[in-house]
Amino acid sequence: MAQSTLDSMPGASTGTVVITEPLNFWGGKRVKPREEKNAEPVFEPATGRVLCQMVPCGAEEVDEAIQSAYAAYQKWSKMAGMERARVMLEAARIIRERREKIAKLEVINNGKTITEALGNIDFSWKSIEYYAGLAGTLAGQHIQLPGGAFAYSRREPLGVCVGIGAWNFPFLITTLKSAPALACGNAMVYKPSPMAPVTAVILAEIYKEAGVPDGLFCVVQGGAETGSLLCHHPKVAKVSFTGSVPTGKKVMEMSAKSVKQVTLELGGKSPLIIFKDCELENAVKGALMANFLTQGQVCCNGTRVFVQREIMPQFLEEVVKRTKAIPVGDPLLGSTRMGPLISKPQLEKVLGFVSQAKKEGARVLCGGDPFVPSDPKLKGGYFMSPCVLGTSNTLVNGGTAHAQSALFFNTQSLSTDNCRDDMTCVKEEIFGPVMSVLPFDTEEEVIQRANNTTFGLASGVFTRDISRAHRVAASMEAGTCFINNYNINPIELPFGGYKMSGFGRENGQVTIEYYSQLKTVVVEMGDVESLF
Ligand SMILES: NC(=O)c1ccc[n+]([C@@H]2O[C@H](COP(=O)([O-])OP(=O)(O)OC[C@H]3O[C@@H](n4cnc5c(N)ncnc54)[C@H](O)[C@@H]3O)[C@@H](O)[C@H]2O)c1
Ligand SMILES: O=CCc1c[nH]cn1
Repeated sequence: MAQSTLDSMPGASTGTVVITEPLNFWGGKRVKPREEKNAEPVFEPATGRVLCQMVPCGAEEVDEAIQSAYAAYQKWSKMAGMERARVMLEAARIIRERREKIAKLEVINNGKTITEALGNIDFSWKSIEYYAGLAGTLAGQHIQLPGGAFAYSRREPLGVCVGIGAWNFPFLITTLKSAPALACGNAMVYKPSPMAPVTAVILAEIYKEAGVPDGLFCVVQGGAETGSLLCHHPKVAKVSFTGSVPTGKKVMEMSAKSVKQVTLELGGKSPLIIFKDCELENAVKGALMANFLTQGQVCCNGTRVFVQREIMPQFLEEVVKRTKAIPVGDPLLGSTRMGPLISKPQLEKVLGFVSQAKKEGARVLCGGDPFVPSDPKLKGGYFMSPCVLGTSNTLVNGGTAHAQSALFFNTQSLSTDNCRDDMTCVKEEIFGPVMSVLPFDTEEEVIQRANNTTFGLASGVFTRDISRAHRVAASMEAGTCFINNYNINPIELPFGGYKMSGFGRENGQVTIEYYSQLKTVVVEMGDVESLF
């Protein structure tokens, strides 16, 4: 079945693919949905055409998937780590072999460019290789006790884990959750976003082909209702969630009812701080990488770009010039650097943020408009021009952001064309190609302003001053700080949030802790000394 969807990929171009195969997978095979009447259309973002139908799973289907995962878990968890590793390495090999086809399908469903999608698929097989490598290393401790007694700890799996994913990295999020889960001996039931449902099932088929027991990795389709059924199911031991803060809170609340473990990978509004002693060319490139990958729909993006006032004019000139030059268009073309947003409502929401920013006094330095590519087949796509919101104002020197905004409101002679910390576009996660640029004067001031948010996913700093770089990194209330670059997230590095950006980690060795538990076994070698 994987073959039929993937085999049509080499010749496929934007606007030509229709998927009719079932998108659920459990018991080792694709499963037809029971209630076709609840089908929801899934759109190809580049054209606005219907790509397939997503039919949400109901309670019986969710239960079937979980029971099939539990049965597989009984077998998989008894295998040695090295045996699991061998199967996982085969899955990684198959993904590598089919990378172009999977990437193409991802582009058609998600709208990200083929260049980025290929990078995402490579990240995916590397994540499976990485956790395969750790599977054989899982171990406990041996602890000597008095009188020859001893104890040991066993690192054991949790059981059936649920993964719930967002639409911005559909295949990658599926592997980032399943690879550590499977390495530790768990089974996983995964629910992709209803907007990007087509590639998770490809991974399920690849795991099966590689040799996992039937049911070990299942896919159930659906939205909030199906997600809620998964979070409430008594046989589920853990929920790993990627998505927005409001949904993350609900997932946590539902999981708490049966004391399930939870990992929450949530949203962000990350600061990128650019000091005047930076290497400007790199800082500009860093700001673009921090804002425009996957059409700006990246959780850890550095969307609040703080620039030290002295270099603001040069920074803006360069960043705007390069943003205007980003080729927007058919995401399947190798020359395209920005594709469409995921959906019409998302496009409207992002454009709404730009309008609101203008109303609140920000200046649109470029972009921020709907974009209609010249290719007629893309007329119905969800494109917009990448946007920089900034300041034309370099008159105000010194003082804190609050002092500055007070000046803007009270002094007629000063321009109000500026981004301020209190604007909606600066406070809220936009999740689109919109960069907000803000001036600052001192290190102390910018640290305070950068941390003045309920989010805490990532942060970045550009400076040539090594002490300052590490001082700023230590001060950031965020799960990651990039020094002199941005959005470098290889599989070896733990990734996750501070504050309302979530808790728990994905990637890195530490994630083993989030998919396993320790059992302590105490062994008496002598007689029992009883007080009774
Ligand atoms: N921190 C990270 O690693 C990371 C990565 C990617 C995206 N994100 C965040 O995800 C958001 C965008 O993704 P989105 O729009 O798909 O998020 P979302 O919260 O709307 O949906 C995420 C997933 O949760 C499911 N869901 C919705 N309601 C649910 C409920 N009541 N119970 C259980 N599941 C439910 C959805 O169907 C989807 O699969 C952004 O905020 C972004 O920052 C975070
Ligand atoms: O949108 C979030 C992207 C990401 C990178 N690493 C883990 N998630």
